Order: sequence, then structure tokens, then C-alpha cells
Amino acid sequence: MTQSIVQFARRIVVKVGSSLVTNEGNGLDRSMLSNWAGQIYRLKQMGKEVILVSSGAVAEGMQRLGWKIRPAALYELQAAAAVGQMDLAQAYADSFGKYELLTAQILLTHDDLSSRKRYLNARSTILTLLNLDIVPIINENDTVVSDEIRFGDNDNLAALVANLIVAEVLVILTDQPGLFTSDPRKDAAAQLIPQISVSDPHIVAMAGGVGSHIGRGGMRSKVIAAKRAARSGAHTVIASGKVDTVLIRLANGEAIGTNLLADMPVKDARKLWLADQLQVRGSVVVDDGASNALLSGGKSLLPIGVTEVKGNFERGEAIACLDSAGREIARGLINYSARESRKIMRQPSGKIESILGYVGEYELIHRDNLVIL
Ligand SMILES: Nc1ncnc2c1ncn2[C@@H]1O[C@H](COP(=O)(O)OP(=O)(O)O)[C@@H](O)[C@H]1O
Ligand SMILES: N[C@@H](CCC(=O)OP(=O)(O)O)C(=O)O
Repeated sequence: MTQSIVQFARRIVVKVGSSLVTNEGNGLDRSMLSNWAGQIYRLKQMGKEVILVSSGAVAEGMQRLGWKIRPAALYELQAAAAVGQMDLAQAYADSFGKYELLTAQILLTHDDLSSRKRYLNARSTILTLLNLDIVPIINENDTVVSDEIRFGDNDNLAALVANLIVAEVLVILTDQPGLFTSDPRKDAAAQLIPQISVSDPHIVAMAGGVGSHIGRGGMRSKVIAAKRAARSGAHTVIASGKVDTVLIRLANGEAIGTNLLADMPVKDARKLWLADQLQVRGSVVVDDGASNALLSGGKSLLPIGVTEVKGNFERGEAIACLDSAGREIARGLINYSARESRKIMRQPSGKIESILGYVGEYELIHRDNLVIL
């Protein structure tokens, strides 16, 4: 019989989606928020650490502003988020306050996690809050992000947070009972999947595209988030946030929703940070020999194996390595700028000095700074 993977987890990230938080866009569902606060209180009494990732700022802001249709313009979305986030933070503070628990608001942008220093700062702040017995409540800093630097959906933000603090389980609460064989809103024959491996080749195809008119991510982003969280060894559960005492029952081992099992090798902390860079500054296309050396040999990337350099990047920036079919196979921190890389590509490392007039490193990307995806 399937058992909940939450039972043995000590550190849990719980993500709640916009449609749940705002009662399908009808304004903050305060009774739901209080209910989760009570459940998280119980989980903490059971010795678990809980971090909450909550969406709902835009949906709540729209409701407050009387906007019926989600605006397309980024500045309007940002204005709505700025209004809604105030309510969200206050409502959580009130809900947890009933249990004498303090909450802390953390608003993150992708930029915050792309610098290793800021990434480590975010990590230590969250861990400090947990040590102080405070419930960290995280959302994207919607009011300042532009399209290029946004996480896109809070499912992925929650997975990044799970990786950041090495949580054992990510619980994604949504408006459906779990992952179905196809979108249950569109297919009456869709069946709930109780358990599946994140590396199952069919998993992404099962999850339809974008979600409800309220949320952004849909099931697809939840499945991709589960794959991402698995890189640090975190399992994911997708379940309905409306099921009575869902978190407590999961923590007691009851199988609810879908378990998405992390069954892939866990990456070390630095490589995890690299893999979690949502943005790269450019890319290099590598030939088949270099592709094999990276994928099976654990080797560094040498200039001789590069056939094309795309984009404009500086030394030390994160770039993607594409195979000859254009698939991203790895990413890493490059030792030369795009301009220099173009000059030394297809050349043996021994020629770097005569081409550039100096030699920094013989590798374009050293294997210590390279992560296979
Ligand atoms: N295979 C699937 N199983 C379950 N739900 C699916 C599937 N494919 C697509 N969906 C849709 O994803 C929606 C949940 O995503 P979303 O609206 O973004 O929720 P949230 O606001 O909780 O992030 C569901 O309402 C459902 O219509
Ligand atoms: N940061 C946004 C979250 C957008 C989002 O990802 O929503 P959802 O798909 O409901 O988790 C907000 O608070 O409105």
C-alpha cells in the first residue's frame, strides 16, 4: 500500500496556489488560511520544520482593485501584487498568531538566487527563522521582477526553496486531488496517480499546459518543480488543499494525492545552485566528442570541443552547454568571455595563449564548475 512520504520528513516546504488561497479569485479565503496555520502548528508540534510558499498576491490584489480580468501589462500585475501582498502577509500573521506563532515574509527574485552570495544569505536567513521557531512565508517579489527575471510560477520557486534549504519533502497543495493521467477538467476518464517516479518519461506529458484562470503554473509546472526538487533529494506530494486536515494526515503517513518520488542522484550544494540558475547568459554548442566527455566521462569542457558560441557573456557567468541537436545537456561557469570564447573555440588549449595573448585556464569550463542536467 502507498504510504505518505511526508511521514518521515523533518523539513517540509508547503506550497499553496492562488486558486486555493483566494477562493478561486474571490478574495482571501481566511478560514482556509487559518486552517493551514492550525495544521502547520500541529506539524511543528510533531517536530517538523515547515516553510510556506504562498501565491495569491496578484489574485488578491485584483480582487481588492475590483479587476475582473487578469491584466496583461506587467506594471498592472505588479501594482496588483503590491496591493495583494499586504493583505496576504497580514492574513497569515493573524492566522498563525492565533497559535502564537510568528511569521516572516520573504520576497525573492531570481536575481537573489543567481548570485552565490545572496543565495547563501537567503539560505541562512530562512534557517535562522526556523531556529527561532518562526514560520517563513515566501512569495516571488512580483512588484520588482521583469519578465526576464521572473521565476514564472511559485511551483518552481517552492522547488528552489526546497533545494536551498535541503528540505526532505515538497508538498504542493492545489485545487485538484493530485496528478491525474490527464487534465481532469477536460477528461472525465482521467485517473488519479497515487505514486510515480519523477524520472518517469511520461510524467510531463500527463500534465496539461497552464492552469486555471487564477493560477499561473498548472500541473505541468508542478511536475517540473518535482523534478527540480528531486535534484536535492526532495520528494514531492501533490494534493488538494481542501481535504480536511490534509497536512496532518500526510504527516501521519496517510496516502493522499500523488507521491512523486525523487529517485535520481543528489547533487552537491554548489552544483545544485548552478543547476537552479533559471537564467543563463548565453550558450556554447559542443560536438559529439565533447558531449560524450561531459555526459559519461565527467570531464571539463575544452575549447576544442566547442563549435558555436551564442549570446554575450563575461568570464565567470553561467552559460548552457548544448549538444549538436540544440538540447541543453549541462551548464557551468565559463572561464572566458563570449568574445574570447569565439576566438578560441575549435582550438587546442595549447593555442589559447597565442590567440588571446594570455592564458587563464586551459578549460573553457572546469568540471568543478559544470553540472550535468
Ligand atoms: N494531469 C493533470 N492532473 C491534474 N490537474 C491537471 C492535470 N493537467 C492539468 N491540470 C490542471 O492544473 C490545474 C492546477 O494548476 P493551477 O491552476 O496553476 O493551480 P495552483 O493555483 O494551485 O498553482 C488544475 O485545476 C487542472 O485543471
Ligand atoms: N507570485 C504570484 C504567484 C503566481 C503563481 O505562480 O500562482 P500559482 O500558479 O497559483 O501558484 C502571486 O502571488 O500572485
